[in-house]
Amino acid sequence: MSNSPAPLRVAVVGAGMMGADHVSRITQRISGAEVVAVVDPDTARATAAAATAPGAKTYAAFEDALADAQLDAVIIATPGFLHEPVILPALEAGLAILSEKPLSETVESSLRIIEAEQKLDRPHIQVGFMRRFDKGYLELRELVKSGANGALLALHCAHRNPSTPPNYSESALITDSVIHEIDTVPFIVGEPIVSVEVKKPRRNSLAPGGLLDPQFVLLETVSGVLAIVEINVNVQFGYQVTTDAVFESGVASIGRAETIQIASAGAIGQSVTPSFKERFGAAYDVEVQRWVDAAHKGEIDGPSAWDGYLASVVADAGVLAQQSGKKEPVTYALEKPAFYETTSSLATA
Ligand SMILES: NC(=O)C1=CN([C@@H]2O[C@H](COP(=O)(O)OP(=O)(O)OC[C@H]3O[C@@H](n4cnc5c(N)ncnc54)[C@H](O)[C@@H]3O)[C@@H](O)[C@H]2O)C=CC1
Ligand SMILES: O=C1[C@@H](O)[C@H](O)[C@@H](O)[C@H](O)[C@H]1O
Repeated sequence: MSNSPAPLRVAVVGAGMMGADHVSRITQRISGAEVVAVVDPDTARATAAAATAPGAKTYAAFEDALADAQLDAVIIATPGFLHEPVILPALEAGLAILSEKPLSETVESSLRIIEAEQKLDRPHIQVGFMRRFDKGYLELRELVKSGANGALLALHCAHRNPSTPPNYSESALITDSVIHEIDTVPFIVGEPIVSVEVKKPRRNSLAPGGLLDPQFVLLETVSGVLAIVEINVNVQFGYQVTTDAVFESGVASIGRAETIQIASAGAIGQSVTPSFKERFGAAYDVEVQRWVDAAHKGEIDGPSAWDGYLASVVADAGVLAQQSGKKEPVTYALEKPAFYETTSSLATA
């Protein structure tokens, strides 16, 4: 007789690019969970994603799945501004929650979420900042902590996407894309961001709808570490996310060598991943496996809603900096509640 617990009964809400990817991840690549519900008002998408998960039923609204499917957990992969309407009823139902990033697109909404969560006995929400599970980011974080190369002085981050969807706005550069660096910079440096500034170089004429792309976002931390983020989301050639860390006595680079490098016929070449699904595929798998394992114990094991709230405060200042052209201070209205103290090795220091 097996001692393993019954699989976690998961609903995936939002069956677009990320939601469908999570359905196949749970069904094919990780253990301890099963997708029993796929929710999307777009019936074709819900049906296509559910077809990859034997036994999963489709629903047009999360409330219908909640009433019908005996859920233990939910993965939320709707657009960011639609996370809160799923998170709040999921909290009320006491489900384990993995919300895709961002936790929410406004500080006000993030505050409502953390207030609702603190009415429970313990954190239920993990936020999908998957870079915290990526080998390169973890190695870099350890290098910074070790002090082996002296103090960290600066980070050069490149965040390049092949192209943007039609509804992608200038603020989305910050709230949807740079939100990853907004999360990983404090994670690597070990201290919060205190200011944001945005510089806009010459525009890429291939960016749709007049989008001012690329932009350079300067994130400054408490001790003066400066992270310079090139957000550049219409590069055409592929998906590339790199970080070069400048220390007092050394430089470390991550994200540059994902694949084999071949020298042949007078040239050296290496392929570029087409999208985040390949670049961070292993990180998503570890993220979801650790979330499932923790949910079986009534815990989370990764970035919390508190981390999501902190990121939304910085993103707010970033959107303001896009408009003002000035360095904008980041002011966190709240102290970290004891409720969010955690033993997860992937939590912010
Ligand atoms: N961690 C990462 O690297 C990535 C995270 N994301 C995040 O994943 C989330 C989803 O992004 P994508 O999959 O790219 O978007 P998408 O646009 O491909 O899919 C969103 C889906 O949500 C559905 N939807 C809309 N309202 C709904 C509702 N009330 N209930 C259920 N479904 C609803 C839409 O019909 C659509 O199928 C976003 O939060 C995004 O920021 C997206 C890409 C990568
Ligand atoms: O989260 C993601 C997308 O939503 C976002 O639009 C991309 O810029 C990021 O690289 C990807 O990781």
